[in-house]
Amino acid sequence: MSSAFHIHIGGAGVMMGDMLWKLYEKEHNETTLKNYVYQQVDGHSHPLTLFADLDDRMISEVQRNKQIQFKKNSFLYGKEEASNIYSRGCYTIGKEIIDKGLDQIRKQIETMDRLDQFVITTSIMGGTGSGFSTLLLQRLEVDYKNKVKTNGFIIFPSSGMSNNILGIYNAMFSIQMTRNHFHSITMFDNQSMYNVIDQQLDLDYVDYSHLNNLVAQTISSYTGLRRFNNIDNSKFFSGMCPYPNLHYFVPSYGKMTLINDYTRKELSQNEFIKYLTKKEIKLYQSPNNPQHLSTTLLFRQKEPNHFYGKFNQTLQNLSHVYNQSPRIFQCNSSNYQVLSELAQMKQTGIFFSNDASIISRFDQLGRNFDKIYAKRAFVWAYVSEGLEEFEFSEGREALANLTSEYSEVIKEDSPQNDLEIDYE
Ligand SMILES: Nc1nc2c(ncn2[C@@H]2O[C@H](COP(=O)(O)OP(=O)(O)OP(=O)(O)O)[C@@H](O)[C@H]2O)c(=O)[nH]1
Repeated sequence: MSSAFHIHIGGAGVMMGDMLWKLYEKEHNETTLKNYVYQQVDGHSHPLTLFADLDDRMISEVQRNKQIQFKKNSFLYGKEEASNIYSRGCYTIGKEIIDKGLDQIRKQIETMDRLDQFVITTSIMGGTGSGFSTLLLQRLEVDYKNKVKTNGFIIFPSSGMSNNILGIYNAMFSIQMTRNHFHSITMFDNQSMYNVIDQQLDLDYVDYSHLNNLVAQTISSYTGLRRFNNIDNSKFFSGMCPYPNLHYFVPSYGKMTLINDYTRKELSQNEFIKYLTKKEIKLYQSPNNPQHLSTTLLFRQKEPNHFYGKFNQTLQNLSHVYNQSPRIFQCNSSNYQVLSELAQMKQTGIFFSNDASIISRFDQLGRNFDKIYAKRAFVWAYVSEGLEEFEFSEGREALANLTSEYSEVIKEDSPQNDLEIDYE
């Protein structure tokens, strides 16, 4: 039987991983296919995972949880954080622990019959999430190229962060990694997730745990196809990629309800699908209307419903660049919640879209980068940590190529859907 290996990188990546494994632990007894994410030894389940950070602060949080039987070699950390600098994560501090990390991964993979995918969580605004992820993925590619899919669940910069100089540089340097070393990227941004939570739930405060819960639920439903239904999900994302480089997906997740919301009711199938496909609940929002290259609806409910979503008018009416219909998958398991204030719903769903309208967000990142790089702000901080100056223009070019690939596709195949880019 094949298994997946999860890697959680940098402070945000580690905390998303923490939430995910807490969720897996709740779901653990409901699945017979535990080996997909756990190694079983003498009746105990040990997560197949690596939490990697350049310092130990977030990792100690994860280790505090004694209910999950993590193995020692599931934790990799150094002594010093990347201080928000990509090149510290990639070229200097990160280099000190990379071999150890690869060894820890290899040893765990050796316990599997077959590895079918890496599932990676990180945020590309931090020095570790951008730099160390790049280094690790480059090295993993040497050993596992073409044999294993690499699927990322990644926090991108929020649309309003034009004055976070280092975050913008880090994200820019990471674009090449997301293009070259991943088969799929499911994109989130903190501001969009915050908006969605704020709209759906009447909470007194929202913190990272609420955002990380959204990411964890998304990953859990996706791997749930394999863990609960034994569906080979290795083609789940590749089936959404008409072009190999355009492998960026925007998810929407719902519905969430507070445990003390006594007025809550389950939505009808029709209402539920309408809700999930609304632009406002996307977890990575762009100002333009969606330009779906492809879409997939992943529905989660314990009892199978073979007619779910079929012939639904809302789905039929979604406009796709390639006149394709959305694919529909079902994950048959209960909808557990880690956060005590959230109610366990009978049904939840995730709507994934390969949405070309994200180019306006890429474009915005490029403009923010151009503004600060023109003044050469903090260039010294990167160069003094081993980055060559040409990498600034190389990173910018990778982003420009990506946006132009998206606009070419829309122009060529859908003249009626010419994309409007908001140039401020
Ligand atoms: N969704 C989410 N975002 C987070 C979390 N923690 C931090 N972030 C965001 O992610 C960005 C990067 O922070 P970290 O992940 O802590 O940074 P890092 O990758 O560890 O890099 P260094 O701190 O430079 O070593 C921050 O700017 C925050 O906006 C989290 O738990 N969840």
